[in-house]
Amino acid sequence: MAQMLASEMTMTQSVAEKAAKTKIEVKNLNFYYGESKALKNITLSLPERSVTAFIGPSGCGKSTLLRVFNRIYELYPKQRAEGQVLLDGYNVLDRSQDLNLLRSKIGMVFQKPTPFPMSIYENIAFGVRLYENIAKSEMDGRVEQALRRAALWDEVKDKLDASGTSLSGGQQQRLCIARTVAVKPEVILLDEPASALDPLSTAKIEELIDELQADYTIVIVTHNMQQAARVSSQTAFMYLGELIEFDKTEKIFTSPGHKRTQDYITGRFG
Ligand SMILES: Nc1ncnc2c1ncn2[C@@H]1O[C@H](COP(=O)(O)OP(=O)(O)OP(=O)(O)O)[C@@H](O)[C@H]1O
Repeated sequence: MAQMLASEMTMTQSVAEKAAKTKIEVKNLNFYYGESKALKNITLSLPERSVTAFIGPSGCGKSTLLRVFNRIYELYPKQRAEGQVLLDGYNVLDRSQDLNLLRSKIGMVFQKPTPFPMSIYENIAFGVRLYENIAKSEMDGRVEQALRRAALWDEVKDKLDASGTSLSGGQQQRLCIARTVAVKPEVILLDEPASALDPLSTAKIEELIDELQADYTIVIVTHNMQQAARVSSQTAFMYLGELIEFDKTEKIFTSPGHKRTQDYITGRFG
């Protein structure tokens, strides 16, 4: 009996440790668009397998911070980051980082659904083929699994050959989430994923986010404070390129430590 209790305690301990493990650690991060500094000395740690929300008024740097994590900003000239972004302890800003590998580990879903102009099936298979060479039967399984994970399978299973662009906006966004999940990332970045959707589709995306956090570390940028409060465990409040406050979501929304956070969440500015 005593032995069982001891092993149970170890299990509980390891569950707690797992929950608290840092997945992404940002250290002294600065970001520039040409001469203009958009992120000022950001430091924060994102725990594994949970949802972190970035909130703050328009132009405060939420999307910029998100775009540093998978170095997508490098697709554009004159944008650069300084500092460290450690993914499992390894600095993704390091020159030696393999960008294909990084982007397979850190997937991204944008505000506007962006299905490829190809079939629903191919929307998912295309991304998988960039990273893996698998047989058709295995690919069929992967496509089904990803669509199920994104709560879209039942709606599209009889029309996998139809164009991805023929789906509704909400379905297209779930297709984009399926496409991201299919390459088996570790982190999913969501840049205002529901802002272009109706309330019902938004609720579906939020449900999905809630389910996905069991397997993935999720970071969401949102203007919608109710959404941040509903879906996230940690919230970062940013203002003019600075991280003003980062804490448990409940704390940020019930007793923030800074006046500016308080003013923002109570709608005094934004
Ligand atoms: N491509 C760009 N070139 C130059 N400056 C940019 C560019 N993109 C963003 N910025 C600037 O960087 C700052 C942060 O922008 P960012 O888009 O990260 O803010 P945000 O908090 O995500 O805003 P929003 O909520 O409106 O999307 C802003 O001052 C913005 O004008």
